[in-house]
Amino acid sequence: LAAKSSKKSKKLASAGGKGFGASSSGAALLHTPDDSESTQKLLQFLKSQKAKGVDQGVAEIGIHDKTGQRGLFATTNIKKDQIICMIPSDVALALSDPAKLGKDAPTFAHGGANFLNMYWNNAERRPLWSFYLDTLPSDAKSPYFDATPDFFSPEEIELLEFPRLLDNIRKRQHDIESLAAEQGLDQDQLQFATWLVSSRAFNINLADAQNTPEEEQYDERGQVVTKAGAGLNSIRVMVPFLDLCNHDSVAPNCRFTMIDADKDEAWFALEANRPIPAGRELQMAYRSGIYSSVELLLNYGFVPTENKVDAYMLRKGGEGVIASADGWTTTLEEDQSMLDMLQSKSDDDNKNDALKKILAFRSNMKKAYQDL
Ligand SMILES: C[S@@+](CC[C@H](N)C(=O)[O-])C[C@H]1O[C@@H](n2cnc3c(N)ncnc32)[C@H](O)[C@@H]1O
Repeated sequence: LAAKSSKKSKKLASAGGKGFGASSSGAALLHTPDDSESTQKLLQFLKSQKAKGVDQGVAEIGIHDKTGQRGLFATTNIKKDQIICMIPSDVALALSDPAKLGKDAPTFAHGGANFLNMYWNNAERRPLWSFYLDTLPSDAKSPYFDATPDFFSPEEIELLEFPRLLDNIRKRQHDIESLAAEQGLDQDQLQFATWLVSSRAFNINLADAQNTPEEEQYDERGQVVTKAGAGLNSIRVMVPFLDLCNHDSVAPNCRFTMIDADKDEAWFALEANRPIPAGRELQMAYRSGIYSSVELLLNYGFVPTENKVDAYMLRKGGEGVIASADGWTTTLEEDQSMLDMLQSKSDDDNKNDALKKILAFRSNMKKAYQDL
């Protein structure tokens, strides 16, 4: 992972910084520390590998009391630009051979196949990586699995209506089906691995010295794309601990970065965007915040409550975009009242999860026309 992308060298600021101030909004969120055996093993291993900031000194793994979502939480006041935690690059899983760069992992399905072949189904390597693999959702029953729409039924997919999203869902389903056949992999297992990779791998650009690790390519419409030839200089990696950081589309309080990327001892790190008070959840913007609700639902399986990129995407227009709110079969009010109804029902077996996501997506898009 000897990326050339950063020459930064920063010291880990000491715990207990006094610098947090008025720029942090809202009350600190409550969480319960994650004391599961797999998490404790992960922390022990990371500490033995000299990871910094991963114990209760600065940030800890916890379960959000309201959402039940696992995430990272500040355990002390953190200053603006402080390096919150650092993970040595050699405890990260490369999803392709770094020597070949991105050539053998052009799609998320390829990333998923590599994950299965190189780690999950690899009898030699799996025990070596169990400190991390055991913390991952292992199937669709895991509490931390969040279905992307390729897991929805064909009828549910139709309800999403937005052609650009529908095309991408079908493309992913096709990629998974053909790759499973080509490599003799179990299709359901590959679909799950593809979800794991798309929802938690970081894209590291190895070629361009100026790029941040999360840099992506846009097309002329502002749409995130993998251009022909793009991706050849980047690889996907899964970074233990850092991949537990959740997303915030509006005001992320931290960002993903690399330290000493050109040295033998390179690090993946989280860096504070602003002062963060103790107790607050650490949230970054996935893909540097350039993902619309289309890409967040497609790749991560959730719809953010608010996302300014949606209006940007709709303004740019282009292929696969519904041009106005009139182009949909229902109104914003209809979607919202249905969503309110579903949310007010108790739903212990999550059977309405897909429908809630569909309605949240449709509502986000329609709200975004109002900002054009
Ligand atoms: C990189 S992982 C983050 C860690 C994850 N919470 C876990 O415990 O495995 C990304 C996943 O976290 C969840 N997630 C992250 N940010 C979210 C948000 N703002 N709203 C809802 N779910 C979110 C989604 O399930 C997403 O697929």
